[in-house]
Amino acid sequence: MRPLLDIANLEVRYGDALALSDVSLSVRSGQTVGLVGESGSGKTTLGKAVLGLVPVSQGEIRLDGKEITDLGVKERRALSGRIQVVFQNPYSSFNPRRTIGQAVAETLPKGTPRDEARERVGAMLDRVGVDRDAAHRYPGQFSGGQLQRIAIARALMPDPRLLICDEAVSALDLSVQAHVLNLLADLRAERGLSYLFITHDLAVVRHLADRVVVLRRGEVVESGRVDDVCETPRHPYTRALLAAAPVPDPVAQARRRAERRALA
Ligand SMILES: Nc1ncnc2c1ncn2[C@@H]1O[C@H](COP(=O)(O)OP(=O)(O)OP(=O)(O)O)[C@@H](O)[C@H]1O
Repeated sequence: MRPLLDIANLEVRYGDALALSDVSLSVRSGQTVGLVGESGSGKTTLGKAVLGLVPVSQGEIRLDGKEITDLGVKERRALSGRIQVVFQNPYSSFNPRRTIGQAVAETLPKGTPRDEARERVGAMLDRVGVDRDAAHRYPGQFSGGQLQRIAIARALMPDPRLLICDEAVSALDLSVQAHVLNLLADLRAERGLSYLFITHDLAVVRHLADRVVVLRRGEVVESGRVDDVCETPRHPYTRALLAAAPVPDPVAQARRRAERRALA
């Protein structure tokens, strides 16, 4: 089966500095691939290259078999229905002066009738567990966790195939993180979505991803099924990452906390 996203021998430079070198990875339909590495390893740069936000100096990016490496602005816009992104800081990814309703409707096709837009925004807010009334309020009136749910709603409006989550739960408290991860897992099952899940946190990857790609200084040092890589890491860098993040699965941890509360 042809991968949904196929990245081959990617190289990205910032001036003379090599940010990504010979990076290859693929994401199949319905699959979640975790991209992990320390700060500065090139994770965000890879996400940006897929979104066309940084120029690629070598290599290819294909979506559904079609090369998208050097698309023009117009073709890129047409693609936005198929790839969407959720960033780490929801407060900076919303315009504080636009209502949540306006923000979520932003990704709907132009010319969508008003009533239909209102209904679709409401239904999507319902789906991510946010009250429909939120549509009339402003980003500053929400907690980080609620706003991240709203960011997910906005990203899902055009019914994308691939969602790039760039440290999407990293800024949230552990228990909120667990709820958002569960929501993402449910949405994937419902919609057959694929995720490229960018994070420094192996515990998060372990919970959600099928495969993991470990990036170090712009190069892939290890990749494979998430259980294999976490249980028998081959590369010393992966072992160091695992040793530095002995944090248990955030979802399991939240469940245990709830059980303790119920017993208390
Ligand atoms: N706009 C830019 N101009 C110059 N260098 C950049 C730019 N953006 C990133 N870099 C450099 O490219 C390398 C990879 O950065 P990138 O942000 O992709 O890493 P990252 O793994 O996502 O790190 P973090 O988790 O801290 O965001 C780093 O050395 C960084 O300093």
